[in-house]
Amino acid sequence: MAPAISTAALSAHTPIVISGPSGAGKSTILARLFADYPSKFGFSISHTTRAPRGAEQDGREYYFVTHDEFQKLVQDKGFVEHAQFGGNCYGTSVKAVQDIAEKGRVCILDIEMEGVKQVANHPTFPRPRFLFLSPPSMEILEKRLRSRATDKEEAILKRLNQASVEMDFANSGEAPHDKIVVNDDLDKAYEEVREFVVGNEA
Ligand SMILES: Nc1ncnc2c1ncn2[C@@H]1O[C@H](COP(=O)(O)OP(=O)(O)OP(=O)(O)O)[C@@H](O)[C@H]1O
Repeated sequence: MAPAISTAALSAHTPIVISGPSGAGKSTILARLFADYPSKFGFSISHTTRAPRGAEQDGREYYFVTHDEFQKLVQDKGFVEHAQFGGNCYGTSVKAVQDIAEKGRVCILDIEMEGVKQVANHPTFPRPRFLFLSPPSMEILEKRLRSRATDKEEAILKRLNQASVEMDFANSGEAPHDKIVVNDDLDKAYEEVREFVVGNEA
């Protein structure tokens, strides 16, 4: 059975989905937003079928569940989005997003393209607001990925390939984005994101 959704909190604190190619600047801009508004936002806790590592605790870093428990939630439409990486399943539950709204915070979902499609097509979850962060060009994206220096050549090429798929989707007219911000000048892009996310609030 699909989880009961309490729409009151979710509509008072509408979640924001931020997506965009790897290297577009999502982490950079979100870090700035959280520093400027330390108590306005929250991140939902995801479910995973992978085993806890080190000091990770159930309900803190993740909800650690079995494959069966995960599948049951999938069937019940209990996830706003879910995916598989490296043999493990990961998902954002409806309840985890709702928990953030019930704390009076706006849930920020930083998710990739397939997840965006799932959230937009969920049968019962109220529509969040969708923001797409775009690099100014593929050439500049490549430069930024290289100067970030966190990835090996093969990973950079993979990210660039995926970036062009994401850009095509964003420009396709099928994407749910309410706003596309081009991250050319960081201060300007931040201001546009800030305005979309918090409006004219001080
Ligand atoms: N406007 C900008 N001008 C120049 N460099 C930028 C700008 N915005 C971000 N960067 C740099 O680009 C790199 C990629 O940014 P960031 O790591 O925030 O991307 P991301 O979208 O969060 O990527 P991922 O999805 O892989 O986590 C970083 O080194 C960051 O400092």
